[in-house]
Amino acid sequence: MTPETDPVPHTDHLTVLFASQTGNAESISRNIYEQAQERGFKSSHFVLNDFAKVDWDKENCLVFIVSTTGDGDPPDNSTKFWRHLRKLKGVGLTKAKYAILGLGDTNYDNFCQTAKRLDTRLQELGASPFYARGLADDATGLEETVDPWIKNLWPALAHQVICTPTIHDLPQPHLTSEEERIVKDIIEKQEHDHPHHASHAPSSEKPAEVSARNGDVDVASLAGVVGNLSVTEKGPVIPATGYSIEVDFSDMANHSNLTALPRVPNANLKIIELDQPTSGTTTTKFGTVPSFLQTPTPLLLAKVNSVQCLTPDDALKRTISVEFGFDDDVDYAPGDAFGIWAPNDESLVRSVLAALAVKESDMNKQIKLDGQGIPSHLQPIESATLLDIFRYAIDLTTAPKKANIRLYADYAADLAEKQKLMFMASKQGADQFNAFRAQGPTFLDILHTFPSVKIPLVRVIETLPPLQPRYYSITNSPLAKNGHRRWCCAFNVVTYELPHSVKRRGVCTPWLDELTNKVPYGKAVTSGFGSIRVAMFVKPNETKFNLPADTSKPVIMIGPGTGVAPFMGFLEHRTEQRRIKKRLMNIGTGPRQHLEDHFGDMWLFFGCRHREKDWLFKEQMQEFKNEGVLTELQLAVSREEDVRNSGKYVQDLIKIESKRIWDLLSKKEALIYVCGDAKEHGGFEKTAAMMELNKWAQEKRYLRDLWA
Ligand SMILES: Cc1cc2nc3c(=O)[nH]c(=O)nc-3n(C[C@H](O)[C@H](O)[C@H](O)COP(=O)(O)O)c2cc1C
Repeated sequence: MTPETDPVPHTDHLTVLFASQTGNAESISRNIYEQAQERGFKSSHFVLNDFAKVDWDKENCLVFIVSTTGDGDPPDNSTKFWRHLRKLKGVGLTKAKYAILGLGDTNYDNFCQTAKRLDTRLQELGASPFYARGLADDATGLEETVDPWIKNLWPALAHQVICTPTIHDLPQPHLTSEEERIVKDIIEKQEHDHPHHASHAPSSEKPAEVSARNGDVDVASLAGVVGNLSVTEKGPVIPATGYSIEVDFSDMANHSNLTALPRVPNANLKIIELDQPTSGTTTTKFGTVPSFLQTPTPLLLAKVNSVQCLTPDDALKRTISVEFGFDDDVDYAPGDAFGIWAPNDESLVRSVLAALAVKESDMNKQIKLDGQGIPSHLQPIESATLLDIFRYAIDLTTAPKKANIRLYADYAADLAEKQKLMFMASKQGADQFNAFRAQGPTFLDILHTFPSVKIPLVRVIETLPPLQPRYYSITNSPLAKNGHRRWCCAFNVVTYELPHSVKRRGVCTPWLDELTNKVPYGKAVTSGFGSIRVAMFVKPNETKFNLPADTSKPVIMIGPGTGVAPFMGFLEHRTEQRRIKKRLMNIGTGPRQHLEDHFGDMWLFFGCRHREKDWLFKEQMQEFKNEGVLTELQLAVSREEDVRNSGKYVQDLIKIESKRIWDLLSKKEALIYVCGDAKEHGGFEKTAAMMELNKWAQEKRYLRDLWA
């Protein structure tokens, strides 16, 4: 949907409405309402069930902040409004312009259903959006979407509502007495330390930083690990390093009021230590995994058949391909993915537990979680060891949400640390919060940066987000030999270094790489993985990213880097389909033309940096081409000097071939598939390829429905 902007504001009043089950949408909407007033917009603020207080004939600019609860349901404090909305007829809201921010969680099936339904219904009633809909995901952190959405709301609003900055009615901050005390301390301390800040004069001093010990390991904070190296089945575990995250807090002195502080999550959980271990694990003939792992399709414990490193040592990224094996048949289709349940890094887990003052001897004790309102991902934990909970149930590496930062402030014993944490959680500290998050702090880094934070273990367990499975596309076909008993995937091993030598690693890929002994570049290794079992499940593709049922339709595949993975599955599948067809047709040595009639063209646009370093699946691609399965193989190479006859990026090739692609689309109903990791190659190829195709879609009014 293209947001509309009016050149001239058409109203002098803004209405902010919210529907909220647990308070997030309410606090965000209040924040917007307060900011609107500060910025000179006349505004009012209502819960949706108070819709009768709004003059719907007059109020022409509406901002909705709505969450989704239950199974895609609207919050309780909006049910009356929804009943009313259903009853409305005609297009009585034609004058209304609106913006919607939805809150949800992608762990649920109906992501942001309330916001989506509201959007549709308002348009049915004649209203039109003035600003693009935002859908914020609690799974990754609401603020990722909420902060930029609010930031860009103001210029969009300026086209809608007359702004009168002279009515500068500064709202009172809503602070608890504890928060007020902290804010007062900030002001007093700053006035004492930097008297010039009180008058808002520019500071010539060096910016204050969270810590100057950047990159150092604070050995003392790893109490319990020091001098007492943990030993697991795989040998000694080297403690993970916590990094000090650097943020410039010099601006803090300019803010005497902290507003829009998030609520501290409720404390519901209790830890009960069990005398006798109960069965906290699922034991199969292959081994054990914690029984609390929840999977949408049956849990599979796969063995590793083979591992191949696809990239030489001097390639920018290490890409490996793994073939997993099952003892029973598993149903899947090309285009589907498998979800792998990888545990958090063992050394990180142990260092975090040690930093939380858990003794080594207590890490393996069986415990039970008890209490009301246990987060759903913890509910299945009937009993488990602390190690397993920290390995499999909670996410230790995703950057924190504001509500967590706010929580840590409560547990900071040192006043300066408390102030900084509180500031980052507030609206005024948004820049510092974003700078902090941008450095991808793990939970260990937070404890390391703010060593006075002594947070109880139980609060950590109930407030850190759930650890998510990692998904990988299938690169083979179930039709191939033994196809239902194996699946293959390819991925980059994610490890990277941030500025100041801060090292980061993904959860799953380095774990798999280490588990399978970091095989060297070259041929597939097929031995040495005997006892390994990897917990996984099938994730059927829900977006129709599967081969068309009609095999005669041409297929155009665009997949730079490891984005090519699902297409290797498509190509193997087509090879098998052709083989079967050939057998059925009893073609034997007959004319090839017959077979080709049944199968449309398959084109592949692949992008890499260097042909010799990261042309993944080179031999297989060439084989598919020689066999006639792949009709067109277009290779874009971005980092070689002498690239002849080809573009540097896939979108260049698409441009060059646009006439032929268009013919396939318009005359033969070709389908286009685009797949790529947005982070890979700086997201450039995928996004640019999409934009190129989208431009066509707009010009030709045709392509949009063909997106697979
Ligand atoms: C019991 C429960 C059910 C939920 N159901 C959904 C859902 O179906 N779809 C969705 O996108 N989010 C769902 N969520 C996530 C919430 O929408 C999300 O956490 C949001 O930030 C809550 O905002 P609120 O505090 O304003 O209600 C659910 C959350 C809870 C606690």
